[in-house]
Amino acid sequence: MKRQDYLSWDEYFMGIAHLSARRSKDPSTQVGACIVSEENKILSVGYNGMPTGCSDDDMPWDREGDFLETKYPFVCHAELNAILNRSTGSLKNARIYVSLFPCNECAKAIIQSGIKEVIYGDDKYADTDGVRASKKMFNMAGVKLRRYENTNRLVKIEL
Ligand SMILES: O=c1ccn([C@H]2C[C@H](O)[C@@H](COP(=O)(O)O)O2)c(=O)[nH]1
Ligand SMILES: [Zn+2]
Repeated sequence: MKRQDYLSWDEYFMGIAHLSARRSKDPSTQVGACIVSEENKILSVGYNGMPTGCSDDDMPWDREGDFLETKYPFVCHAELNAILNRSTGSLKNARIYVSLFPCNECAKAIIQSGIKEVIYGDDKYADTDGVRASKKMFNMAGVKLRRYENTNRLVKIEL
């Protein structure tokens, strides 16, 4: 008889999004994303980090202060990285698993790339205008939104 406790597709892909987030150097919010085809094939992954060539050690990670002394104008978001990391082909009708609900800039990139479903974890910025704008655009563009249902399964990997 086959194993019964194997990971569901949702657990597998959201797990990969969370694992990707562990690469982030952001001290406050680590975000990971995993883009998957209609055939459940992984097309790309990404996490929030500084652009290529911009040293993690030299760039700021602060949240507050002079705008140019914070991370905000510089950090490349997980979803955008995942979209840009796709080596070939289109993302049409793909879905994206992301550990944090996408901001409005990522929402635009997701819509324009052809992704048709967003499965998200945390929605801690739901009360911001940015996320309200994201939801408005997703709804207008017909992108399905689904909150990931936590199964409370603990996955331990010894590295
Ligand atoms: O759609 C999104 C929104 C945010 N991020 C990243 C950008 C930053 O590195 C953090 C947010 O930092 P806070 O300290 O919580 O403001 O998350 C992202 O990757 N995707
Ligand atoms: Zn974003």
